[in-house]
Amino acid sequence: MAKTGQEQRVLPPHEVNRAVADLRRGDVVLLSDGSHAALIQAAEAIDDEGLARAAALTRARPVLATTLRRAITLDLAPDQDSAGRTVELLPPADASAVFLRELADPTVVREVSAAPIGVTQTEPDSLTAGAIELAKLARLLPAIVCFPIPPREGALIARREGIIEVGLTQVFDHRTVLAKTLRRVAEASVPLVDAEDTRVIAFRPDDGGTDHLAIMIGEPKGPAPVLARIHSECFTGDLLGSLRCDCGDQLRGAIRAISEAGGGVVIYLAQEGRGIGLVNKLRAYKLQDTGFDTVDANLQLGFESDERVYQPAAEILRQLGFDKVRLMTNNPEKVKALAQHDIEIVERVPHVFASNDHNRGYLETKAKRSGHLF
Ligand SMILES: Nc1nc2c(ncn2[C@@H]2O[C@H](COP(=O)(O)OP(=O)(O)OP(=O)(O)O)[C@@H](O)[C@H]2O)c(=O)[nH]1
Ligand SMILES: [Zn+2]
Repeated sequence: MAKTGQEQRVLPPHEVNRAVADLRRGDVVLLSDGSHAALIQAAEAIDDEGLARAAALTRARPVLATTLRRAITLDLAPDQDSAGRTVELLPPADASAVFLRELADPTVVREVSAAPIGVTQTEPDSLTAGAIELAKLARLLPAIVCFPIPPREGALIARREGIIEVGLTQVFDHRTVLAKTLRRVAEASVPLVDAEDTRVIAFRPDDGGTDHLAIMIGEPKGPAPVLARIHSECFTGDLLGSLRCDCGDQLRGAIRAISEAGGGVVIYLAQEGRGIGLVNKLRAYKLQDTGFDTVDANLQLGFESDERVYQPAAEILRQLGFDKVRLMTNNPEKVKALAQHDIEIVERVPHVFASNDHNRGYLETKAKRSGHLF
């Protein structure tokens, strides 16, 4: 479970997507870099039977891969800059599935245990870091139970037991490679109450993973700068009209404003909850109800305050013929991130809506801690 070596075996290209599905189901996956390997399972989905099976297959003692941020939250490491850093926790030898789940999930009450837990910081190219990247791709809590095993033995067991094997390099490259494979798979006219002349265009990566959408209003044409909103999916705000955030207002407000301006595009990105997924966002809401703000709730779960990436948005804009945008946002990080992917932001168009009693604190936190401009 330490450094990487050369990837020696050529693995099929889409194993990451299959590994993600297996982890979400609570199944075992083999993660390997040619020199090191481990059978891994999602901590939040593990049960004692699964734990016993992996222990029997590997004859190893499990370690828990998680983020340094989560270790700090558990008082297992001093407070420090933790962005992107991972650790290995060594739980007691007889740790149960419930014990491991409680280490992973701050929304469940932890059994009081005096058992010592060892902590080792791990390298950015380690299997531990790869396991955490897989957890994030799976929209699971960043906590993975790992059973080290020699790579060759691991490969034999995987073949015999029908376990998916995934390479470390594949995992680290996954987001970038996938964004480049996005292609238009369907489109249709969808007249909207605030913008009758609207088409919805669906983009899919070639591993069959999550689709992103472009909502084209009117007939904007590049190379002139396009009025654009990059909107991250928010089931609760966009669909249910939740008052906890400003997403619903921002989505409908963008559609209205773009229509009134004569045309433009909303890129609707499947990165719910600032990239942590809906289930984790609900966990973050539960923590917020106990007093944490929107940033600290993410950190408690072991995530960064914002886990989004903007390469898919840039790729979709380019495929639609736009490389210059007038971007409707209050978030300077979005402007920076899009520029890093070679989209020119000729103007930031403020996109502010009235607050309510439920989202006032959330918006204040975004201004104070995330640098949003209101
Ligand atoms: N993790 C987490 N995500 C949240 C919370 N409230 C809203 N979100 C998510 O935040 C995202 C909304 O962000 P956006 O409106 O796209 O962008 P922004 O960073 O607020 O910046 P703007 O462009 O100014 O709106 C959606 O994916 C929501 O699901 C929260 O409390 N915790
Ligand atoms: Zn929202």
